[in-house]
Amino acid sequence: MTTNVRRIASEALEEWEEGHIYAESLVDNAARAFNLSREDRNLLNALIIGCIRNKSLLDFWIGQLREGEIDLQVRCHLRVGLFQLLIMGLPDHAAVNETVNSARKGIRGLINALLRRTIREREELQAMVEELPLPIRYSHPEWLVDRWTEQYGEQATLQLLQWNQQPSQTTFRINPLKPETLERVTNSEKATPLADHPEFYSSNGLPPREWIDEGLIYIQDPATMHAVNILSPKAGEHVLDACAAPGGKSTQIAALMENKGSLLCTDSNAKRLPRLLRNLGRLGIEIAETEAFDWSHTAPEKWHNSFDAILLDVPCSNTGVLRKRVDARWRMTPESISEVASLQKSILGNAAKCIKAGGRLVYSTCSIDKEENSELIQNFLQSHPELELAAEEIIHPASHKTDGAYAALLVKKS
Ligand SMILES: C[S@@+](CC[C@H](N)C(=O)[O-])C[C@H]1O[C@@H](n2cnc3c(N)ncnc32)[C@H](O)[C@@H]1O
Repeated sequence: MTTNVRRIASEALEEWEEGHIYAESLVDNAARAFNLSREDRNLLNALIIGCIRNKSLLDFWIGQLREGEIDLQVRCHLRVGLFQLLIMGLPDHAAVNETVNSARKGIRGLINALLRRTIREREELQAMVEELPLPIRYSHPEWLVDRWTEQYGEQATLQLLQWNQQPSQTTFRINPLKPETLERVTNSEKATPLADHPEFYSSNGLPPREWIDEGLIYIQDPATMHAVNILSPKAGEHVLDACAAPGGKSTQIAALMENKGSLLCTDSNAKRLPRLLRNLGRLGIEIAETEAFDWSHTAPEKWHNSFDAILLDVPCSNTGVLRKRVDARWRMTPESISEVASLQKSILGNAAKCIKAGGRLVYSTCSIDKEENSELIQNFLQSHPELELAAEEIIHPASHKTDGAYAALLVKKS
């Protein structure tokens, strides 16, 4: 029996609605379970990610095509069908036939009728989009659009919404700790250097597996580098990466330290440590140790006043990376942002005690929300006169054409 990728996509979307699994995991799990070819996997990925990214718009169109209640199973098939016909631009024949055949017999007639009507009314349906309110047109929750408009204004919000709707490209950083990287990667046609981001490259699709396995590269966005550059770790220093897993920034820190000195990598989630260790090993990092530690608790005495430099890449709402994490916009709430901000504040308070006199700490997030960034830092500094804000950087994704990020450099007075 041939694999029907549309059926797998519709079933995955139904499962996604239960709210317990990330879109990327759905793609990975299905690709493994059905032993999908690279081509089928790419199509499945495009369908699942695209339907979640455009959920409100697809549901608006479904509402135009059929009044009244539609059960979740039918809705997921329709989302997959309409995404192909109205956004992805796949040939009508393949999109309709494969999508109709992917449904169980009892609902095929309805899906067939609505997809054929979509083809007949395609121009009208597409023309309606320009008049739609932003949260539907760009498929973001209304409260989030309002929040960004308040924080950044209408123009920046519009640019951000448009940016988040574009599929992202794969980017990676080359590992300067492996001498063979220069010849193997930077001279290869499979790697295109990113302007303005030394050491970062893009590839058409996934880069060669062996580059990853041999630690020549690490898949990450150039925005991740700002926090580490501001921290500016030096060879021979004693450095802490407090929220380290899976280790992307630890590998950047170790590279800037030229693999000299010591780097303690902690994370509260012990289950994430083996992957962190594998990544450090793969990239040839010899100065790092890992340990499970929850920074919402007071740090052990031995770490107090002991680090030259600390990176706090705290858990966050992910509002700066919604283009890549398509689930996040649908799962976050204003309350969840406040909750994570309160965790961030407690992590910062405990880690700040571990900076040496004259030492430094960079607090960083991949959020662009003020509650988790500048407001939190300003509030924190009011009750911590021993610390000074030495630099602050916010990366807005649409204007920088990278992920979003925030970093604040705090220095402890000597
Ligand atoms: C943004 S991720 C870090 C990404 C990492 N710095 C990198 O570049 O690959 C945040 C990490 O913080 C960890 N974390 C969450 N709460 C924590 C806590 N209370 N103490 C320490 N780590 C925590 C999470 O398990 C997660 O691995």
